[in-house]
Amino acid sequence: MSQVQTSRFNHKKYQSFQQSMPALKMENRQWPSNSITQAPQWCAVDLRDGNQALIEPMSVAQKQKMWNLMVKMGFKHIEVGFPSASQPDFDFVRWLIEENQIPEDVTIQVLTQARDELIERTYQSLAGAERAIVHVYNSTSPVQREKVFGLDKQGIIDIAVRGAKKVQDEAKKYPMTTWTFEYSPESFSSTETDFAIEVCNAVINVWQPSADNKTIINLPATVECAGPNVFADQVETFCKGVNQRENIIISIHTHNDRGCAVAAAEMAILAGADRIEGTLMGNGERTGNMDLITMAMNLYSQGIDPEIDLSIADEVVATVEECTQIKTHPRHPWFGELVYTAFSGSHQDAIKKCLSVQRDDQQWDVAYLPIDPRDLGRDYQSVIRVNSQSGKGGVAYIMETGFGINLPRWMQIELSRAVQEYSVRHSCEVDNETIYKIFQQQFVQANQNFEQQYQVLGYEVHKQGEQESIQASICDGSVHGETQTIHGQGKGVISALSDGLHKTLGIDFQVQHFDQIALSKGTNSQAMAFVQIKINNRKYMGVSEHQDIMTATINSVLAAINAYIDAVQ
Ligand SMILES: CC(=O)SCCNC(=O)CCNC(=O)[C@H](O)C(C)(C)COP(=O)(O)OP(=O)(O)OC[C@H]1O[C@@H](n2cnc3c(N)ncnc32)[C@H](O)[C@@H]1OP(=O)(O)O
Ligand SMILES: CC(C)C(=O)C(=O)O
Repeated sequence: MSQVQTSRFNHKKYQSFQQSMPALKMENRQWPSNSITQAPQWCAVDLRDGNQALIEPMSVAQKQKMWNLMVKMGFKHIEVGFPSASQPDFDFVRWLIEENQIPEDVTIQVLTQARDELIERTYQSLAGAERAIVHVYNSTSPVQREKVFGLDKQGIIDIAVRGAKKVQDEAKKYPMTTWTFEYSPESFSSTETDFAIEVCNAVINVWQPSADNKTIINLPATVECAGPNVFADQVETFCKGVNQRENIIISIHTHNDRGCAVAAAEMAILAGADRIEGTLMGNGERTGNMDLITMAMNLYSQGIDPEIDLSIADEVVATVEECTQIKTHPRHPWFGELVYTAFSGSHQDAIKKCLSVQRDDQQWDVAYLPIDPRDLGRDYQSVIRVNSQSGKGGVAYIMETGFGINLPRWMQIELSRAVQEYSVRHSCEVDNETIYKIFQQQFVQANQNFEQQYQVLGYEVHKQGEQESIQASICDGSVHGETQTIHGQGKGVISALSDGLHKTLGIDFQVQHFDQIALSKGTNSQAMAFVQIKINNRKYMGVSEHQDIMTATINSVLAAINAYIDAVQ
């Protein structure tokens, strides 16, 4: 009998979200037509959800460091732990309260399961706090009901209601504290939305929120099982169905299993949510929590005030890495080390052109750079980096911004070719100093130290109408530095020089390109001259740098001739 081979990678093992959960009937869906116009209330949960996902949870010292960063960034709600779960979490909450670490405009939040003894311990950790958010949760999805809790829907509602009552009763024991209650139907996005509404309404019925004392209902995508549009439908349906919507702050807590946590959170805002829970750089269970940095930067880049300080990007990255022991991907949205760096030629060319016309008083509009890297404390130096994928635009940008040398276009092409050859030969990125060195070695100094080399010692130029005449003393390295004097006339100095060199040295050449620039960088402002000549159908280049522009000009022509002599010898 033949056996059917089943692949280990068998998609039939899984069912679509629609098969497991009846699709919501959305008659008049609003969220696709909405737009985000302001920042949501943020709540950073690094010290709880982020922390519980670490191989080594944070020490109290690391928690203190993260706390300080989040306060500095301006977070007003910070979930600081699960104090009933472990002594370090408990101690950290005590440290915040006893050491007066909580600024007046910041409210701490703590998480607890809906279990009496855990709720009691939670309140003990908060004794003496001026204000706090007590966040209680229980799970509501079919798999949790049936397989984890072994309860029907009523059993789940009972846990939620008992927990809500306990939270309320314990709060009464600490009347000096201003309490806010938060409830999460854990696994909300995998729960039938009408049942999630039923559970939350039961909790709201216990807490009886008011305009002055709102309740936070937090809707988690505990595991992201469907697209962000499905989540937005669930949130919009929830917002329409929940009781006392006006007294409820709808909070969102997404995870990143399908890589869409930020998209889901953004769409949830479109669907009516007010508040977003997440972590810095997206640390958290499995693929992580919703990344607060990404979402806040998304707003910032659309001209919306994110209401948290994102300008200290490198400090955020360093602190998160230190406290979580997790490295930041260099291409992490917005804050990664390489996200404002272009290696490829056409990107570099476009960036260089846009930056050259971008003024500080204009709206930002630079190809390939969605924001100005300077906003995050980065500079333009790292925007363009050169390897074998790079072209003349990048090399020209580095020569201009790094060394004040504004290369003529034809020279950009020549230098870029030389740099690319170097990169291919060494299989490496070419840093700015090396690019400059290649330029110096291959074009400026290339023919300066050979014995056969010509160099100008002195000159006189006279102008009569259009005509110029030149007399120049030239040192001839090939005959032990013997001096030769050349005389020439022509339309312009180059032409006069060409005439003189032809008459004295017998060399005939046509000038293909000639450019001269003033150099602004360095101690002395110097001039640089670039020439490309053609002799017997071959091109030769000369570049010369000097205090005096005329000396630089004459020497550049001589350098090109030296290159010719070098090639034919
Ligand atoms: C999606 C989330 O991130 S939720 C937050 C998860 N974070 C954490 O769990 C981190 C901290 N947690 C812990 O350290 C531990 O779970 C503790 C200390 C809080 C509790 O530990 P334990 O008492 O040993 O129990 P454990 O966590 O295994 O709890 C499982 C029991 O609690 C019940 N339970 C789980 N969650 C809840 C809840 N939210 N409300 C009520 N009961 C719950 C389970 O049904 C189970 O009951 P059973 O013992 O009758 O089978
Ligand atoms: C407790 C809740 C908010 C949670 O962390 C989750 O569901 O992911």
